[in-house]
Amino acid sequence: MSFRLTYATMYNPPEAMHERFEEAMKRVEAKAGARHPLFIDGADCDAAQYVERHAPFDRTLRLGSFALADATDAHAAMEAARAAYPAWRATSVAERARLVRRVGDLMEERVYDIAAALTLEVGKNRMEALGETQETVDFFHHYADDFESHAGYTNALPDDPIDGMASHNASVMRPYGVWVVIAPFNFPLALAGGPTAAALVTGNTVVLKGAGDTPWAGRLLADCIRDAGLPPGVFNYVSGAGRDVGEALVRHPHTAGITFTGSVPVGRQLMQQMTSGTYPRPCIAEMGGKNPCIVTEHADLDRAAAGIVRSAYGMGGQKCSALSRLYVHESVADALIERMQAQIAAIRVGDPRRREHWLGPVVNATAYASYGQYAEALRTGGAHLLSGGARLGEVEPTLANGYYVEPLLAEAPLSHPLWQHEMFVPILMLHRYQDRDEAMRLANDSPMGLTAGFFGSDDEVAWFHDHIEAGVTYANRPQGATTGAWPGYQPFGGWKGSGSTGKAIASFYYLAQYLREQSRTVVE
Ligand SMILES: NC(=O)c1ccc[n+]([C@@H]2O[C@H](COP(=O)([O-])OP(=O)(O)OC[C@H]3O[C@@H](n4cnc5c(N)ncnc54)[C@H](O)[C@@H]3O)[C@@H](O)[C@H]2O)c1
Ligand SMILES: N[C@@H](CCC=O)C(=O)O
Repeated sequence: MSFRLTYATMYNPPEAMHERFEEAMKRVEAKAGARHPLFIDGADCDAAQYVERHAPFDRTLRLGSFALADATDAHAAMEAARAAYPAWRATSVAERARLVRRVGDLMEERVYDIAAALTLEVGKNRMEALGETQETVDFFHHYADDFESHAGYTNALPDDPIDGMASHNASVMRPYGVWVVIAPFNFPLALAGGPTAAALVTGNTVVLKGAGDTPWAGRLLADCIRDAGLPPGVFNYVSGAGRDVGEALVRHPHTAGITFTGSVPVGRQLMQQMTSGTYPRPCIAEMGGKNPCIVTEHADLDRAAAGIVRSAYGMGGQKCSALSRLYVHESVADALIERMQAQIAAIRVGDPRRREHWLGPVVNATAYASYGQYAEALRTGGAHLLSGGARLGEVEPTLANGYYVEPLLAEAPLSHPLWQHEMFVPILMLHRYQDRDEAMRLANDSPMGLTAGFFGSDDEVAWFHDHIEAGVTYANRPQGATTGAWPGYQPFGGWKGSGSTGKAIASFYYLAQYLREQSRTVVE
């Protein structure tokens, strides 16, 4: 297949991709109900407790029985990772890169089956699920290539200018030790696999914790790592609640560094924990978004409507990059709204296993309840609901078993508190502006700064780039106004409260964060 899948190309895949996904779905569903243990020190590891999990699109569909790790399991995983660290650190860069690439190769061979499992577990549609799996493959390849291209970040420096003695200098980057990776539910494979690949190739060993709603994805990643032949203990997988196993990992004395991807409150808490203690330890925290898009009177409105609808409602708004605030010039607002309403009406919501359903459910009962509360808060807070607002499980009997909701578009007063709150469900708020500097001020009026979109004339793009406070920006992009970054094409990281480092995922500067510099001077 010459087609290359990315989030920007997933809207028109070849027929063969659908056929292979459907075959894989049959295979994976036939195995649903299995028991999924933890993976510690190169072996399956039972936990004291297991939890039964069901599909978010059909609560009667049992996915399997998944191990719930506790503090004892967390400790076992940390011990295994600590014991494996000296030999892994001493393994050559070429061998580490070979093994990391091999994980990507194996995952690519399994891309359809893993994507089918993601659809079942998270409720994302097939193209989102295939996209996430292929993105994870690309992370493994990208970081292996990147680390080798930097020659492991070892740099010879000039000898000191001393007469009568040779004083040789070098800068060497060395791993930290045991790296804890904590992943969110919405990209449970890519945002587990990406940081894992980075930590491993740079010579750290890893303990991964998956999110409570998505233990299957992490286990599928663990299978690829096991089958690629990484030595026991180099990678370990536990899943369970943040408050139990997550905190046990963060507090553990062997924890040398963390990559956390998730919400702002949890990320801020972990950053504080990592700076306290005997000495500060690195914490890469990729956090939430409240992402804006500005549409000027010069925009191509068809393009804008396509990009806005994709980014506001794709995956039910459950992307950190999702568009949630729209600022439209008053002279084109009605025309844009009309186009968006037509596109929203065409969205088919339902069982995400089926090709015709672009939108599946939200992830769980909490998100489903939150959607209802936000819709009500918009209604009572003076907003005008232009599309959507219903929980479909309550009004459509065929959808009663899933957490299905309508894409919601609301024109809301600027005083409404939801302009400042990451909702993580398919809700987009709209405001008509008169002056583009006012629109920019509003777009930047958020403590977060992850992604931002713009639709306007070519002449206005430089103004947008100069003023917008966001780490990932898109201008005039119908494939997604604020979503859809891909490793090697769009480095992905937040400004302000959205990210702790100012360095983006899969950027030129990413891997160096998993290393600490040692300056070496040797006098002959
Ligand atoms: N910036 C990014 O790249 C990015 C990407 C994806 C998701 N996100 C953000 O993630 C959030 C959605 O994901 P979520 O609901 O899974 O987030 P969350 O913060 O609830 O949980 C994220 C992870 O942290 C764990 N956790 C929770 N409390 C913990 C604690 N006290 N100690 C240790 N671990 C703990 C959870 O179990 C989970 O594995 C949104 O805010 C979204 O914007 C950000
Ligand atoms: N990388 C994804 C978002 C990941 C966060 O949830 C995007 O660019 O849309």
